[in-house]
Amino acid sequence: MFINRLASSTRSVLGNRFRMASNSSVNNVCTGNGIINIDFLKKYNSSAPKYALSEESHARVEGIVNTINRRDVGQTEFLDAVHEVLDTIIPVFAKDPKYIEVFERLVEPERQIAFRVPWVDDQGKVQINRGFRVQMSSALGPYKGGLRFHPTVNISVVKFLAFEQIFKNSLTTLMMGAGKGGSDFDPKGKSDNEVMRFCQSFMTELYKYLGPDTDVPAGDINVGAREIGFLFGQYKRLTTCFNGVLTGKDLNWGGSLIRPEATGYGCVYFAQNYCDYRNVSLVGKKCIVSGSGNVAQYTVEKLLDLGAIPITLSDSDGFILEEKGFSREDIAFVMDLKNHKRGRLCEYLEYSKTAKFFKNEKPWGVPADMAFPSATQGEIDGEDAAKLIANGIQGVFEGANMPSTPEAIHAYKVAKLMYGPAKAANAGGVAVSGLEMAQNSQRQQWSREVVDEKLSGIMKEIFDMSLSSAKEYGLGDDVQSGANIAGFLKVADAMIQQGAV
Ligand SMILES: NC(=O)C1=CN([C@@H]2O[C@H](COP(=O)(O)OP(=O)(O)OC[C@H]3O[C@@H](n4cnc5c(N)ncnc54)[C@H](OP(=O)(O)O)[C@@H]3O)[C@@H](O)[C@H]2O)C=CC1
Ligand SMILES: O=C(O)CCC(=O)C(=O)O
Repeated sequence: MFINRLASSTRSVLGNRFRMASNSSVNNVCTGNGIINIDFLKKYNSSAPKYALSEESHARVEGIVNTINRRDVGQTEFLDAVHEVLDTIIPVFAKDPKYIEVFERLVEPERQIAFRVPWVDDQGKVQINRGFRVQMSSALGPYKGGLRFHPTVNISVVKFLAFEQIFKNSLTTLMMGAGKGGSDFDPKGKSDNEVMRFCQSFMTELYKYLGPDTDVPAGDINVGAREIGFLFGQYKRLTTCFNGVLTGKDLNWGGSLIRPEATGYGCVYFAQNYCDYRNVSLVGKKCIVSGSGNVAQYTVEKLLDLGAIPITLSDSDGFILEEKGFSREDIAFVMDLKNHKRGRLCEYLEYSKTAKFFKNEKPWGVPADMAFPSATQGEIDGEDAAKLIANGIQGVFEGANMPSTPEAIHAYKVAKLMYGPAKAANAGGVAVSGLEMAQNSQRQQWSREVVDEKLSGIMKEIFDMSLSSAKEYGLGDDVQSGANIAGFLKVADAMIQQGAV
């Protein structure tokens, strides 16, 4: 297989880059000194000569890589995300070198905003956080992508997420550009009033850059219905405009049915399409799900609808194993615990007599048929992937953004697993955000059935497009490469048509 993710010479570099944070095996933000190693190009010369670059193209790609490594030094997550895409779209450059220049533009955000977020805590003390919005690409429409509030948020994390959004939003078939934002604010342990004051301060700076035809944020980690409400209230107060400037709104004031469910449902729809293609049934399949937030909850719900058996959930303290499989009542308990009581997952043990909790552990060693990583980036490394494969896993479908390290992806490919990469498999969330924007423009609200049918149609289209692009480039059923190629070509052609902007 010519898409051999990592030339051996790069493996040692990457191995160092994915050390886990100490103490908690679940608190797995990538660390290290990221660098894109140009050696990955060599594999094309040896195993796929038809995609070997000409000397001139090779020099240009090397030049781009050197510039990114120099300009974005230390931005590990961003460099990883660029590397992952670059590694899979070389065949496009080999076929038509005009796309190399477009890629060079695409890795430089159109605009990056960083700002101070002062807010007053319940003790009357002023707290300072840092806010970000990276407006990555407007080639296909207004900037679109979520906001993340988490202590690990920095420019590298926001840029990697904004970069992923380019390809993902392109795949949805809707007219959306790409952006992402957030703050290192940690809502854990904060009162509702503190969260409100933080959101108001955050929006007081950010609103200048937003608009329903300019930039439309939504939720991501730790930004859900509560935060979107506070952010929208402040936007309205500052602008006197009631419009679709945010998605993920409450149903009573412009939200879309199925938006909360969309990422999890969409990921399972994607898995179902892949299973159909491989003639595999999801019925009775044991599924490991990580995370216990928005994406994880609705992944479990849809797995139950389709007759699968979800057996794990996790948070940053560890994972729960419910050997018999979660029932609908069990998941209703988890939703109430996480979304309303804002509790910790280990409290599930007070409810279930059968569950076990594994403190500071990840669920990837549990024997199962399918895995749905739905917590955060870098949560499955090479060792985790080896455990999954040794236990006979058949498919990995990414609800989270970039949850698998390059070593893990390489292992999936060698084992010929069904691999649903994040940009394709979790695109259902932003797709229904796009549908929310359409409903807002029409001043209408569509029924649950209409939105769900559109979501499932979009997920099928994403799978079909990814597969057909892979086949067109002679990559078999390498859906990861196919998704990157299809997502890239649509944006790249738009950029060429719109001139050097
Ligand atoms: N919401 C959406 O529509 C979309 C989300 N995604 C991606 O899905 C993933 C989950 O997002 P979402 O469900 O919305 O977020 P939530 O905040 O609702 O839930 C996040 C879950 O992941 C866990 N988690 C977060 N950070 C870490 C960490 N460093 N280590 C271990 N566990 C962690 C949280 O545990 P704890 O409570 O302990 O922090 C929590 O269980 C993210 O990668 C996000 O970018 C992708 C597409 C759309
Ligand atoms: O719904 C949106 O606009 C963004 C969702 C998101 O942040 C993501 O796809 O990662």
